[in-house]
Amino acid sequence: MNPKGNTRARYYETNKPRKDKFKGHKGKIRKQELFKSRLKSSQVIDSEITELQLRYAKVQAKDIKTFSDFPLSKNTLDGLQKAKFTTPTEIQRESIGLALQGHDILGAAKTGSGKTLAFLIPVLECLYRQKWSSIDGLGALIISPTRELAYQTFEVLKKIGKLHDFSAGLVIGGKLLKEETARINRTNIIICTPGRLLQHMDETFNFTADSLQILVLDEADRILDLGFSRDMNAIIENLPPERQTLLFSATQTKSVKDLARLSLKNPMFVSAHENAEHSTPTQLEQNYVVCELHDKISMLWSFVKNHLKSKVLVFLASCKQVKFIHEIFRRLRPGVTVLALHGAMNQLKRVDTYNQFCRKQNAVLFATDIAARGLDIPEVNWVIQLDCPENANTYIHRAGRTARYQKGGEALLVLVPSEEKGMIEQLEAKKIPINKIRINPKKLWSIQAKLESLLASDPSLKEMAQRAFLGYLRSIFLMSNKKVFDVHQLDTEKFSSSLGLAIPPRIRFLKREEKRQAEREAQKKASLERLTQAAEEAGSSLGSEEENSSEQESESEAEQGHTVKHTEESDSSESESESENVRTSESGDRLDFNLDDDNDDLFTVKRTVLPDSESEEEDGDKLSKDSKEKKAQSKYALAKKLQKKKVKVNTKVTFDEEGEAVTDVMKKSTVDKDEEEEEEEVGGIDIAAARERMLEEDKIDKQIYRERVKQKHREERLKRREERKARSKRGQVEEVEDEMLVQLGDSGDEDEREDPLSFIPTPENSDESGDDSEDDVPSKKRRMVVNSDSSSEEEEEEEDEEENSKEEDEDSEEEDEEDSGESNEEEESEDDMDTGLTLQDDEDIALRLLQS
Ligand SMILES: Nc1ncnc2c1ncn2[C@@H]1O[C@H](COP(=O)(O)OP(=O)(O)OP(=O)(O)O)[C@@H](O)[C@H]1O
Repeated sequence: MNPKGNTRARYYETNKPRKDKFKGHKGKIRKQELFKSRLKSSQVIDSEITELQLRYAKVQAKDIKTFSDFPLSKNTLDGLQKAKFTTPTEIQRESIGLALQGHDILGAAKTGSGKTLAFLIPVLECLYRQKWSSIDGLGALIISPTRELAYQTFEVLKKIGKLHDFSAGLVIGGKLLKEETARINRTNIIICTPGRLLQHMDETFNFTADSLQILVLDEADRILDLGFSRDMNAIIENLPPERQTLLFSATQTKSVKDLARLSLKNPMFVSAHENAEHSTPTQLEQNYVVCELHDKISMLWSFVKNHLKSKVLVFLASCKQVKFIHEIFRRLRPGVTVLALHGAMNQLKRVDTYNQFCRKQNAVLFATDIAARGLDIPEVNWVIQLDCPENANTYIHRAGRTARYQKGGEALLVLVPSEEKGMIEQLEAKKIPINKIRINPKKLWSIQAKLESLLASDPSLKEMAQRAFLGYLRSIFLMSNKKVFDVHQLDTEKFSSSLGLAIPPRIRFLKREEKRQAEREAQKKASLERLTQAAEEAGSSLGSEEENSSEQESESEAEQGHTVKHTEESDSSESESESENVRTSESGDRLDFNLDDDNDDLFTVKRTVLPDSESEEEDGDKLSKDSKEKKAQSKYALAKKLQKKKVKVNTKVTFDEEGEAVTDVMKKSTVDKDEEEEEEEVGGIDIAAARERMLEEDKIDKQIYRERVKQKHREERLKRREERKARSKRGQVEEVEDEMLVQLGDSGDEDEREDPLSFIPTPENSDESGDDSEDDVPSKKRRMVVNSDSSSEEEEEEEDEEENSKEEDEDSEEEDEEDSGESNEEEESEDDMDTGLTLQDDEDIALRLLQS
């Protein structure tokens, strides 16, 4: 590893002018001086690191008043100071010391409380104390659930890390993989989204995370939830287990299963606001209104018209709604800028919208939940959740886009009548203080007539409205918590009219889904019946014993049924244990534009959720579900019994193409599963199950293949690294090349040099990333790796590699000549051959030699 720090930056600052001065005897002396000073600076850094490390053990959160009370490197402290961060927040005070000591951390603190610095500072320090350099590759990985959040974190890192010499990269998709590929394996800190990172792990030939020191999961509960689980499992497999792991979120996961996946080592749970009365920021004012679905759009319009001097963030359930509502608001011109942010937008537009909204003082941004977590948009006055959030956690994150870091803000939740009971219970259980307010209908400004005429004159708008209509219903249908989200409770005709549609679109997907569900049930039932039949045939000899056993089974079924129910309950009431000290909702009077306490009944609930009837319905559902489950359990248990009685139902032996029995360990689980499934198939061929099995097999085959390829790549990489290290020990040439990599962010220009982290393109400048005209060095370095992802075929890769290494050698020579005065000088002094002849004679001889 190379010595790091400012000294090197200073060296490069004056590197070019010195080039000419290294000639002759004086030049040699200068060069020696330079080496000495570098050696000295390396010693200074070493002693700084030793001194910092000695202080780690003594860090006490209660003693920390300012950032300089932490044992932090000068580079980090200066970076923080320049970014105007002087006093740490509570979560920073509590967690930074522990992270410096090397603990794995589960950090939880309210939204807007400064969790980003709580993990970025330890990341910088971790690499600094290890004197990390570009030759060491990837040292820190920060994973975010959305591109916007990754981008934002990257910006903060650039600010506070500008005095460090690490390279940092934003790997978030939305641009050509090749652009990133060329640089990724020289990046020390990667901030990424899971999908894109995995794509690099799979497809980028020379990308490795083998030497990773620290892993951060921002919004950890989201990253670890089902939506990302496949990607995350694959990513974690590629990370070395010996690393530090930091998990942060306002709604931290404590799921043992999640944490086990990350192989945390004695993690410290740091919860800055665990004993706080509320789980949302104290300066956040929270209200909710109950509003019919068909009144929502008019309500929103009225709200916006009444808040033209505010910055408002509106959350909607689907991309299609965001598109439609943004479009109609844009056309109707409420008198304030309206923007839209959703996942179906292209990356540049997404970043542009995000930046625009950040800059604006008054604007309305319609967004899906991609804007729900982590975004630190300055001065948002209102967060309107026009569509109900999936659960209380999503509510907390959405509402947390306002009232950040000591600032105030207001959040308004809009619920349709059928959502009120279930949602408010969840919020109360999560210690969220929310008041019910009522809307003054006199102040509601209906835009239905305008929408009708707009839609009539523009078929594309009509299409958008239809999509928005279906998008909303689909999102409700897909919600797992049916207590809150019941698509059948919605008046779809009125909803459709409220969007300006003359005829409600046909809701085919509902019927289709219901039909599919019924088919699945029927299939399940049929295969169970076959199983029973087979079991009965095979077990006829068991006689009366069976009766006894079935009695026992029904007991165990009852137990199992109980367990299932219990699990369901505990799932749905994840937060119920936290329900003490809940502030009950009271009717409030905050919403200044349209509140009217006297008119309580004007927005009456259309179909109040009647707890009795609801529970009856639910119980009914549950009963039929339970009975099905009982039946299933019973037959399964019966089959098990047969096994116990040593009635061998089926044995499957799988053979490979050479006729050998398959003993592959990785396949064992499927084979086992196959066996189980075979048992179920006794009565005939189950096509669906067979297809599933094939898919499963296919997946495993692919995985094995991927593993093999990866293993091969890993070995090759290791080999190359060893070679490189050996070479760098041997001579100065390689050392200069490595140092040049660090110089990538340092063009010699003072401003650019100040920001060595920014050499990886941000989405804004990604298009310019290929433009290296100002600096020859990066273009050469890029050329060295650019071929690495040009082919997926292994043979081609090997060829590429050979070419690369040749090119690399040539390039490094070129660079030595052009850009490194120091090594150039050295090369010259070592290789200059004094023939004792005049220059003219030397040239003649050379010419003759060439001609011969
Ligand atoms: N020590 C500090 N001093 C001053 N401002 C700070 C400090 N730490 C963080 N901030 C500011 O507080 C705001 C919120 O910080 P940050 O985005 O890290 O919050 P968070 O806890 O990650 O929020 P969320 O849970 O929503 O992701 C930012 O604008 C940040 O600049």
